[in-house]
Amino acid sequence: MKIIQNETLDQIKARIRQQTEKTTNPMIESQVAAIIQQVRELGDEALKAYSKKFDGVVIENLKVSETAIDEAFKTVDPKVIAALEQAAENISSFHQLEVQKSFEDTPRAGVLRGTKVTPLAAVGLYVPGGTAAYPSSVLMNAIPAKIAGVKNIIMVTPPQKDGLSPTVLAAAKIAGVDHIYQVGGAQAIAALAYGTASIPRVDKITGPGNAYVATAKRAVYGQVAIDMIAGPSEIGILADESANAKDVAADLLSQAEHDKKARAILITNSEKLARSVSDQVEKQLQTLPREDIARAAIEENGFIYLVDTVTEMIDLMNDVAPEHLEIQLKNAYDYVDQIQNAGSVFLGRYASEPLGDYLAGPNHILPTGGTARFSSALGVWDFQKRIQYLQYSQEALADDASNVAVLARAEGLEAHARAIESREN
Ligand SMILES: NC(=O)c1ccc[n+]([C@@H]2O[C@H](COP(=O)([O-])OP(=O)(O)OC[C@H]3O[C@@H](n4cnc5c(N)ncnc54)[C@H](O)[C@@H]3O)[C@@H](O)[C@H]2O)c1
Ligand SMILES: N[C@H](CO)Cc1c[nH]c[nH+]1
Ligand SMILES: [Zn+2]
Repeated sequence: MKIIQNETLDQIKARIRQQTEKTTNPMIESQVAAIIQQVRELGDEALKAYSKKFDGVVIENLKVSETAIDEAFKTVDPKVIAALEQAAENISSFHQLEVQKSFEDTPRAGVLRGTKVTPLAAVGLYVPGGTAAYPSSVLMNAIPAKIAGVKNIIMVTPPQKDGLSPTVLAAAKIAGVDHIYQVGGAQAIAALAYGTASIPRVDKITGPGNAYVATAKRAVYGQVAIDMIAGPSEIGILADESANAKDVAADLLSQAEHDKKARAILITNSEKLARSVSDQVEKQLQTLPREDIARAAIEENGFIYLVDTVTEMIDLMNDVAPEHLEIQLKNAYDYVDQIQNAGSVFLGRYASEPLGDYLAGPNHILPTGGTARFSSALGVWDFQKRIQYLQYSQEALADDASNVAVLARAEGLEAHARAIESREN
């Protein structure tokens, strides 16, 4: 892994920003724009053509039948079902805490103000499936939607040569997904945004995916809501001489193995740790089944930054704004308040990142590419919206009417003032 030292903080920040900007790629953007256009024009026909082209699968029925889902469930190892159920329980108990409540307020006699929280009517969940199957992403997407009370939960996932992963289908059954369609990539996002003969248009699209999926979500935003840009996985680790190099390397590789475009960054003030982690990464890479993917990610986007102080380490990491941040410093918890930008934070040696990927309860659908500066983890709030309402009595309006009219006329909006004054007679 490349070790960068003897650079100023500003030089390192410039380097990091340049790498983040690489995640938006004009070539992918134009390819995705063409795919979206074709899906809008040709609907299901385009979805099937792209599935053949990109996934190598000829599809007859985009929709997966209830029978196929039930049959798949029966074939999954009971140990895997039990683990999925435990994960579902933890994810549910954590996400129950996120439910936003309606409220009403009576600031004075005759005035009622309120906010009604309602679930979105229809949502589209993207579950990735290009180089790995992601039953865990089914749970992370669907459980918050279910808790929010969404009535129509639609899931899309790329078709597979040997049929969809039974574990993915089992997870969808456990989480209560309503309809599943086998289609992936930018074409699936276009179908959810605009609708086709088979796939209904939804109100919001959530879920992670590769650069094509992330770029497509960005492109359809406005036609439909999206949760965030949740692209290729990332891990940033802050570690000092107290950290264990073998653990740090293992955690960097846990995210590198997702995608050749994944990012793995260590920031440390210990030269000894930097060198040991670099050696460990090379050693551990050699025995990984997905070595080719993880190696490409480490070669392209794997960096160890060596700086002088913990304050500088934290400052730099806030600039990286990684999807996952591990703090492997002495007394890790003490640093939480200094973290401004990160999707999800893992504290101390024993909170290894894959705990969050699968089982602990917090969501693993997280902002990437520096977007943790302004986005947060997927949650129940993503599946709820708020409607405000207001009621006034005649007396309450009489008290406020003159000030409303004054403000309306100050904005040059006479019709507004007259609407208020119309009630005076
Ligand atoms: N940020 C998060 O919260 C989070 C969570 C889980 C996974 N992930 C990321 O999700 C991604 C999963 O990626 P994946 O590839 O396995 O599955 P994917 O489902 O995201 O992508 C597969 C689809 O990409 C499309 N595609 C592939 N090559 C293409 C090309 N050349 N042109 C046009 N379209 C093409 C195909 O339609 C294919 O079906 C990884 O990057 C992983 O890191 C992120
Ligand atoms: N680390 C991924 C989010 O970037 C989530 C995941 C699913 N399965 C394994 N990992
Ligand atoms: Zn992961």
